[in-house]
Formats: sequence, C-alpha cells, structure tokens
Amino acid sequence: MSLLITNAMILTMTGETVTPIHGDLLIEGDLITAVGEVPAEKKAQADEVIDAQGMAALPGLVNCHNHAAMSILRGFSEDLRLMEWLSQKMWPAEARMTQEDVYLGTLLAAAEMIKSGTTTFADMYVFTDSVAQAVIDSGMRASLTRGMIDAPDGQEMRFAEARALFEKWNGAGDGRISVMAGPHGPHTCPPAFLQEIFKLAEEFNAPLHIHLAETTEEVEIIRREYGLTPTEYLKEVGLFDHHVVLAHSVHLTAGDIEILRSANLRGGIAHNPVSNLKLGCGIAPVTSYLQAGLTVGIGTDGPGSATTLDLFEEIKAAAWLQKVQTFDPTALNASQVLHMATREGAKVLALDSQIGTLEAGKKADVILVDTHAAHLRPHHDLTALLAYSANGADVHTTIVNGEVLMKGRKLTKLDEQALIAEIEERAKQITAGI
Ligand SMILES: CSC[C@H]1O[C@@H](n2cnc3c(O)ncnc32)[C@H](O)[C@@H]1O
Ligand SMILES: [Zn+2]
Repeated sequence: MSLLITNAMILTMTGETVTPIHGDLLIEGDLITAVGEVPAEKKAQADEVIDAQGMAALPGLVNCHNHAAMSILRGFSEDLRLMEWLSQKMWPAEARMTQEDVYLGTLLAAAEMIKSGTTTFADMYVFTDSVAQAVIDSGMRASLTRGMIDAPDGQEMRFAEARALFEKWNGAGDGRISVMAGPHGPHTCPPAFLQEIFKLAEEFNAPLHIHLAETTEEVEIIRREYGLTPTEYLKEVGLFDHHVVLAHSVHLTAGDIEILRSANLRGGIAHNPVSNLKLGCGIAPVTSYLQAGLTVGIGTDGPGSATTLDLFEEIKAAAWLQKVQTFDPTALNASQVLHMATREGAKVLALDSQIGTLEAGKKADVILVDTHAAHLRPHHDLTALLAYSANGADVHTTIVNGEVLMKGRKLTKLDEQALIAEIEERAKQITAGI
C-alpha cells in the first residue's frame, strides 16, 4: 500500500534549525520513501492520496515518559504533594486495578495521544501484557517497561513479569513495541535491587527507564540514606554505563550535570514540565542540560499528574519555563523545543534510527497539523506557530508505521465513545472510598 501526502508544509526536523519546505511525501508500506519531491510515476500509482493544503507535516510526536493506564485515575486526586499523592491515593487505587482496567486505561490514553499527534510513547506500568496488547490494538508505537519497586512481597512475580515483557513483546506489532527495564526510582530501588534489574537489562541488551530527582523530598531521602545526591547514587551503582531514560531530573546540581556529561550519557532526560508544575516539584534546568550536551526529550508523565496527554501543551510549558527561569526569552527557542518533542525524544528512547525525523528510509510516523484556524494565522513563522500557538486539537491526521490511525479527526481503529463509557464505570469502582 502507498500513501501520498500532497501540498504539505513539511518540517523534516533534520537540520539544526527548522526550515519548512513545501511539497509532497510518499509512504510505501511502513516506510517514508520520498520527502519534498515525489517522482511523477510514483504519484500516479499511489493507492491513497491526502491533500495537505494548508497543513504542516511533522514527524509524530514522541512522549518520553508516561504511565498511560493512569488515564483511568485522571482527576481522582488533585492538589497533593507527590509522596502523599502516590502513597495515599494512587497506589491504593492501583492495587484495585485489574488487567482489564490497565488495558482500557492504556487504550483511552492511546486515543487521546493519537488525537493530539503523539505517535510514540514510553511507558512504565504494571500488568504489562495488557499495556502491550493496547499498544498492538491502538496501532501506536511504544517503548514499554514493567515498573519495578522494591517491596517485601511479590518480587519474584515482578521480575517474572519484566522478563516476560522482553520475551513476549519486544519487537511485536511489526516492531512497534520495544522494551526497556524499569526501576521506578532511587528512593524505591536499593542497590542490590537495582543490580538485579541491570542484569535483566544486560541480558536483553536493553536500555533502562527510571524516575530521577523529581522532588526535594526524594533528594533528602537519598541524602539521609546514602549521603549522596540521587544522581551520585545512581552513578555509584553503575546506572550510567547503560542507555538510560531519566524521567524528570528536576533537582540536579552542577556536580550531577557534570556526572552525566562526563559519562557520555547514552539516552537522556525525559522532561515533564506540566507534571512538575502541577505537583509543585520545581523547574528542571533544561537550558543547563542542553549546554552540557545532554539529550533532552519531552514527556507528560501519567495522566494522573499530567493534566492531559497533549504534547503541544508540554512543548509550550517547556519553553515558557526555561524563559522565565533564566529571565531570557531567547532560551529554549521554538526550533529547539520542537526538536525535543520529535528527533531528540527519539534519541532518548534509542529509536532514532527508526523515527523522529521525516526522511526516506525512516518509519512512516507522520502527523498533519491543520493551520487554517484563526489561532494559526498568518504564517509569519510556522515553527513558532506550531511550538507556541498550536494545540492537539489542530492535528488532522496521525499515521504510525504507515497506517492511518486518525484522519479528519476521526479515529480509525478505536471506538472512543465506547471506551469512555466503559472507563467511567470502572473508574468509580476503583476509586470508591479511597
Ligand atoms: C510501578 S509502575 C510506575 C509507578 O509510578 C507511579 N507514578 C506515577 N506518577 C509518578 C511520578 O510523577 N513520580 C513517581 N512515580 C509515579 C505510578 O503510580 C505507578 O505506581
Ligand atoms: Zn512518572
């Protein structure tokens, strides 16, 4: 099957800065095969044509940190500190969630992500068979982890599930699913437990995904326990010898940044600006990370702490926060922040050989953003409009691996209304009395 997109304003996201080009894009099977100019005979043979007049074509957005199934808990508990929110609300509610709840919650999150232009997400959760099945059924691309928290009971079961995720799902869905090892965080993973997880990652030659220095409370817990910063602690146990996704990384010292720089860190930071704002965690020093040569992508965190899974909201928040933190409106410009949400995010997830840019040979993960609306006119600077003025509802078409998952804002594989109805019922039962 081939799909021709014509008359688009194409942002390939390949260069240092973003320079839109006007032209066509050809998808054959799951690959992009031509960008800008498409040979006339190929155009004539296309099975399907989308006229993208007035639309911007971008690589699908990459959400570098999520707990997607928590969509079922959205809005259930608000305005609490992270530790309280987790231990008194989220964890008791999660203890009631079934495999089916995780499947439905992940599907609902997938519907929201597809509708707002995200094509790939990195997830950390439990009941990972259900998460993976939802990824298969939604058509999205995902990097999955079984979140690992040290606890007295059930350790064998957790490791068995993490192993099964690798064995059963790595590469599934025509390569749409990749798997990482997922230690939850420095304060929930003591050294011996982390070492066991590293062994698993090494066995499958896989990256790791972990929360890091999200709150000052976490920094204080690790200082009391080990006399180290969370980053120093993770260095001591050997985490930075691996490709790693460091979610949050809000409270890193200059010394911590130097540790990551001198480790020639493979992977990078998953910055979650809206979750950090809402939970009152602080502002991650993204500008310093970029100056140190670190790779930074963008995530939402779970829909329990993120307000929505719309990465366009995160793109704006990321830019605003750096500008206000540094008192410098040139900090984190539109081109940089759009790169973070696409190409750089793909690097953080070790998926940059497949996705993140629009180039012949890359997997066909493409979004079309309709720029006809009043808030996206006139077109003085398309890059700035997309970074600062667009939102998820402007996404017209979402394509993953060459398959159209949304066209004209209609989902092609998921029944959004049926999902919502089912989730409403389950959400009430899960949260009753907590
Ligand atoms: C064991 S699976 C992952 C685990 O993480 C919890 N979680 C959700 N949001 C956050 C956050 O912002 N920081 C740390 N942990 C978080 C989620 O509830 C799952 O239990
Ligand atoms: Zn998280």
